[in-house]
Amino acid sequence: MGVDKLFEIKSLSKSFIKGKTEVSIFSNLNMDINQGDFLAIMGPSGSGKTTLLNLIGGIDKPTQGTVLYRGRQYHDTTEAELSAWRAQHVGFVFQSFNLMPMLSAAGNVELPLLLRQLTRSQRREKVMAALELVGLVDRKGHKPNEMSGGQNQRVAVARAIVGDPDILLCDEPTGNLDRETATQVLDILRLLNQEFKKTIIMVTHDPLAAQYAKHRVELDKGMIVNKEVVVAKDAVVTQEATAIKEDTAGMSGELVAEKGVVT
Ligand SMILES: Nc1ncnc2c1ncn2[C@@H]1O[C@H](COP(=O)(O)OP(=O)(O)OP(=O)(O)O)[C@@H](O)[C@H]1O
Repeated sequence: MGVDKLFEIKSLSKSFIKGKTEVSIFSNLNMDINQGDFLAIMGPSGSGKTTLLNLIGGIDKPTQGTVLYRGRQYHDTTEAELSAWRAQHVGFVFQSFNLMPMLSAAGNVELPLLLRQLTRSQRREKVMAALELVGLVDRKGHKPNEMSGGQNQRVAVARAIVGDPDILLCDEPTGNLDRETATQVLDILRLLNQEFKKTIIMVTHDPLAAQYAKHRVELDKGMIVNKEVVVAKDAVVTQEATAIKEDTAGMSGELVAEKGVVT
């Protein structure tokens, strides 16, 4: 089966200037991310995970090297074009939810739609569909301080998907949640990946979250030190899946995991 490369990260270098010194975060990083993947980026604190996510999401620009989206260089444009690309293709989910405290759940989910040419009723329809997907229609009028952490993160997921992006970038989405609510959020991410075909790239320290991914990469000191295909705990592993697991070098294998069965 053919595999579509969504992102190609080529010879990527990123450094920051601190005082008079240039601090290198990565140098010469190479990686492909396939359409439909659920990728977990792991590694110690300070290894550059969030920086990599921000580069992929067009929040930050490479110092050197390129990131291609469907074969196209997208960083080398104006801020306005980059921001239009982000609005169309990317939804972000953060550890600390980043909801507007004075707005209701529905008001928060509606925010990305305000930049689009939609009528009020079209916006409302999309907001309700997104809230329904995360199971929070009955909380639509609640403000963030009237909801639990898990509910707030589900609102944040609804806000990330309301514009129907093809990519979800999640930075420690379960970092502020207990096991039970983390599982609810991760189940929604899995549904978005498997049923709605969203490509998900998730930075995480959480071993539970990493189990939901199809692939894991581990960063350390600006380098990819490990790549693996995740085989679900209760999966039936066929020879093909085992072969893919062994072929971790190029992240080129495609693994279709549905309902915990790897085929
Ligand atoms: N804007 C910036 N200016 C200067 N240094 C930065 C900037 N952003 C990140 N860094 C530095 O880059 C390094 C990598 O940061 P990053 O947040 O990507 O790491 P991380 O792996 O996500 O860490 P954590 O797991 O703690 O969130 C850190 O040493 C950080 O201090």
